[in-house]
Amino acid sequence: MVAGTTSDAGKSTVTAGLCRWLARQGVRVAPFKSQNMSNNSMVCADGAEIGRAQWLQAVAAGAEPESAMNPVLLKPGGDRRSHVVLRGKPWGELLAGDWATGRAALAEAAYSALAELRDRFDVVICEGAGSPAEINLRSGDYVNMGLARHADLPVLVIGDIDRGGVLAAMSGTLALLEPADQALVSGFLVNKFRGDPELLRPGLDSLEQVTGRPVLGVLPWLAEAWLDSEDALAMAGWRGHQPGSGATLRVAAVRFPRVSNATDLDPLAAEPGVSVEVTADPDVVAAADLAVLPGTRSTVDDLAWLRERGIERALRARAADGKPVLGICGGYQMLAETIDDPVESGAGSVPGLGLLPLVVRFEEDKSLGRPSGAWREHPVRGYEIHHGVVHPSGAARDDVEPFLDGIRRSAVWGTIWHGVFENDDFRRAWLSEVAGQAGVDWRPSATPGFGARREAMLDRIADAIDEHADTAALLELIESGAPAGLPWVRLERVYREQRQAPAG
Ligand SMILES: NC(=O)CC[C@H](N)C(=O)O
Repeated sequence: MVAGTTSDAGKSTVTAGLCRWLARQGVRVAPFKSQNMSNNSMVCADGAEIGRAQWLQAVAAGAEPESAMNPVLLKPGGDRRSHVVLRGKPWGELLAGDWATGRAALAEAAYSALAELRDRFDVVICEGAGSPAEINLRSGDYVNMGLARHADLPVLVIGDIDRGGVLAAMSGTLALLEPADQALVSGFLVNKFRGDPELLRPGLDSLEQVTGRPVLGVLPWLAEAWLDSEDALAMAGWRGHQPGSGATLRVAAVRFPRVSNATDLDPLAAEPGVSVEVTADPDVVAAADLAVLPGTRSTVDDLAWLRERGIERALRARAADGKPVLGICGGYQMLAETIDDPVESGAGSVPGLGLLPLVVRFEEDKSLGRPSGAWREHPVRGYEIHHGVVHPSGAARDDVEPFLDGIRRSAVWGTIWHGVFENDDFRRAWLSEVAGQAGVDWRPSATPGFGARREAMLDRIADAIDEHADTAALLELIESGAPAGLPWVRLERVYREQRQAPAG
């Protein structure tokens, strides 16, 4: 199990790297995360919905992504409310306070999914969530030490040295755990290091002395290593945009509070000559060459937010001036004339932006699929994840053109499909078209495609593990589990209080 001192320590990346590193040695390996909280999800071949990070880790492992790899997915729709996906299918809604009753069934599902994977694969790399030292949640935990204890997993604790405090975070994480949990914590891995290794060494020596555990590697800062993140709009990894062969195409993507499938933007940000700014500023939306409304977990609520921010006016002005606007899934729904939503927001019928001749009706049943088609002569594969179904609002009209199961009218484009910009030929052709609509002399350059770049990135992470981690020790942990006799770092009072805490 890969646990971390904090969120964003690099657990997902290291898990993907370990999967790739093992797969390259011919090991049949699968990723696993009991429970992921994210609105970035993906549809597997069997129709199951899982977190995007686990999907990418499966790609790293060369394994077919499946629901067992991420049996519980929580999709936050508000601060205290999450839509729960269990084994790839909608299970219900949970409020923060429902956890105590909801968890037992979810934990059971997670445990049996891991058992299934262990039957079918040589190795399963489990990713924890947040920090294993969230001891207020320990009694109901089935993602971190609760899972490790249940399945007797050796645990590696990863820390992000770029943020500082990594030695304290590592020793403190260990010390807060109760003895039987500590017994599984087998070593540390420093991540995102970009300093002088000689200066770090004495710190690592002290950490090893204090904790009685080895530091199994210091992985370098990898500028281009990013993963389809659990965090919305963390496409920073693709930024630092390269110049293209013509002018720069400036894209403004609206930062919805409940943005979903924000990974749709990654291939745009990676395209040479395209700069993507994620923004809530109407002036930026107005000035961009292309404005994108991405997906959202809460179409009606985020539409209200967009109106409050004054972004509606900017979008209307763009449409009137023939400047390109693209809506994707939830963002596409917003472009309709009316949205009838008794399901997601319960708001009933609300007016949409009215920029496309459509009406949206939310259905109880969730549409999950992996559609494919073409735009002009370019093949496109995508995926869809939505409750809202889009219909034409009146008789057939001749000012609209089909566009990837959606439509285009003049410079306003909308599709219900996610992931379409990963199709290299389509992306370049479509961007050329909207650059023309925006009057920008952007031209595609011949660079490796998005998929090729992603593969290269996964290999680079695996290379870093090969080069900078004690791979013999990692293999030994995988083979034999946590070594016996790991010392207990005592903080006695804490354990007592932790055990008395109410179930979380
Ligand atoms: N992925 C999305 O953007 C979903 C849109 C909307 N929340 C729906 O469920 O229909």
